[in-house]
Amino acid sequence: MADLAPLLRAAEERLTALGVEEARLDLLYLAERAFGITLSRLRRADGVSVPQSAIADFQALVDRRATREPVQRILGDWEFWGLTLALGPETLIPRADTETLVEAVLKRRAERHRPWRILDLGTGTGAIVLALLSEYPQAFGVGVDLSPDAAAVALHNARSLGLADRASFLAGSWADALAGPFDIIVSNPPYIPDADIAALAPEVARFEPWRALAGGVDGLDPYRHLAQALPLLLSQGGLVGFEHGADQGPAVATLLRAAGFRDVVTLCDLGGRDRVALGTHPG
Ligand SMILES: C[S@@+](CC[C@H](N)C(=O)[O-])C[C@H]1O[C@@H](n2cnc3c(N)ncnc32)[C@H](O)[C@@H]1O
Repeated sequence: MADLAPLLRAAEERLTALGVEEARLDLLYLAERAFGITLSRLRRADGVSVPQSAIADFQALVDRRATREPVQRILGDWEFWGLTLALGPETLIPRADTETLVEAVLKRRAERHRPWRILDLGTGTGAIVLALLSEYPQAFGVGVDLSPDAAAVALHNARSLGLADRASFLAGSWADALAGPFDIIVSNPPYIPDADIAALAPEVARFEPWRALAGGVDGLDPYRHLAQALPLLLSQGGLVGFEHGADQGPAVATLLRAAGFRDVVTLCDLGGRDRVALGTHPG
């Protein structure tokens, strides 16, 4: 057996020197995986001993983090809305900010037992639609992604969460293959201006799929397309909810209003930044 505290200290110094932010927390997640010790026990690392045989596994995970691979990708799964979601090379890591969109939809459509028909465009891991299905027990959800591999990961997640009998996932471009009507349409499309991607943190620029990030010259291409396409797919009074970048609130709201959406509002994430646009369509 070996003392964990000095191992963690050395790894933290190494990762911090390489520019990794919050290295300590990442290391606790990696240690939890390598040593099978709970996070709460690891937070008080003094006095924790670990088997010599697992130290090489831990160091291998730290080596991966040292290349700036995100801890979520190293672990292979991540939590969103209390649900554990598997990740794949083609899926974005689900972000806590995206829970703002889930929360906003739940507030606007508070009847939990209605058989809502939900569409999630650019579904990735299925995070948004699966979170909504977990809250609406009678709802049915469709998730679409341009990446067939992402759609397969989302289906896998639906199965492991016991939601697959109310969810369907397909590969395609936005809603081009769909007719509707849907009561709720959500999307967290790619919204980073193409030219800005290279300057993002290496965890994002090098390890997130390009097609999950790149939103065209100004980052707004997907909203332009979706604002035009979605009115035809929504039921009367149907709700649309978009996640967007912190500086895109006014532009996305303007696109929605121009496409005939009403009651358009912009909502902030937990950091107080514009993050979500909601609107309804008269049909
Ligand atoms: C920002 S990620 C969001 C993933 C997931 N919804 C989430 O919130 O974690 C955007 C997703 O849109 C998908 N995507 C990009 N272009 C698309 C298109 N034309 N049609 C459908 N999906 C697209 C990407 O593959 C990616 O999974």
